[in-house]
Amino acid sequence: MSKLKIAIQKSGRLSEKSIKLLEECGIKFPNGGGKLITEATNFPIEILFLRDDDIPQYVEQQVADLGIIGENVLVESKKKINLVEKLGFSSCRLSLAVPKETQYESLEFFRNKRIATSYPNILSEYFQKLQIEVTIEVISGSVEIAPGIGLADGICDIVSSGSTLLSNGLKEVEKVLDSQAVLVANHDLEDSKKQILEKLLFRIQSVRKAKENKYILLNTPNSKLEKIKTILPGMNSPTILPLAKESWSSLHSVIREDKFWEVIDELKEAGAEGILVIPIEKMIV
Ligand SMILES: Nc1ncnc2c1ncn2[C@@H]1O[C@H](COP(=O)(O)OP(=O)(O)OP(=O)(O)O)[C@@H](O)[C@H]1O
Ligand SMILES: O=P(O)(O)OC[C@H]1O[C@H](OP(=O)(O)OP(=O)(O)O)[C@H](O)[C@@H]1O
Ligand SMILES: [Mg+2]
Repeated sequence: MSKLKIAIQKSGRLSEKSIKLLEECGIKFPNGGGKLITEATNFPIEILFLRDDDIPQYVEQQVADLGIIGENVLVESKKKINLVEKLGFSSCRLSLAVPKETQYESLEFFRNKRIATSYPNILSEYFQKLQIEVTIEVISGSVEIAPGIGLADGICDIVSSGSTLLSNGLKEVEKVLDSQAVLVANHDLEDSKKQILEKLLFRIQSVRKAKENKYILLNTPNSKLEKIKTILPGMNSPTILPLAKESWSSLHSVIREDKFWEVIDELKEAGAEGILVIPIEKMIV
């Protein structure tokens, strides 16, 4: 039986979360001892540990069938591979930044300026569209140092909290690209591999849905049930169980985590008591 080969980052920002995602999908594999390839014991998959920048090329060449990379690396690579699923972790943005004392008004600032980046393809396309001529200085890391050492007038690099920019005396002035970890695949997977990918995707989506939702339990007088049901639209309809306390019920439902804080006050006002919110491990819908 064929196995699906998935390439993940060996060490770096994506490694731990990529491994965790596979584990949450119930996939067991030996990991450690510096091995760069390992086989899952309970799922037809092999895991390759690589530098993230190399993954698009390997997926295009079918050295690996799948990969987990940042969208920024996918776009920069210009490889012909499919974006199969956004994974919702390692969110960041690719932004332009300049020394904090710079008077910055618009993108015109960058005309004929030097910009240091590890993302020359994304950046040159960005400025080409704007018809602004710039000089791109390609460096592979520690980009934030470039203006300070006289290498460039500005930079284009990954920003998340903004603390690296701040500690290097820079300010973010334009966002070029939003990014998060994505699952990518070769264009031309054979049918047996497509079937394994479908199974893996189903598991990934169940894990993600579970994270986005919470199980909620609350007690309410029966007279308030209808009102509370309208505040809390469940997956289908909520489960309602009678309580030992007369004319009271316990209501169980599923709620999106981001909606929960919006409705909590409404629930209390409507008469809900003893509200419990519990994480869901897997969610199959
Ligand atoms: N500060 C951050 N917050 C969130 N996500 C980030 C951050 N920095 C980078 N990322 C994301 O994680 C990916 C990997 O980042 P990392 O810094 O580990 O890459 P790298 O140094 O190129 O690693 P490698 O040694 O494998 O080439 C980036 O391409 C980006 O998508
Ligand atoms: O906005 P912040 O939260 O400060 O994050 C941004 C920094 O994170 C990344 O580097 P990383 O720390 O991964 O080191 P690297 O340059 O060695 O990849 C990125 O290249 C930025 O420098
Ligand atoms: Mg890299």
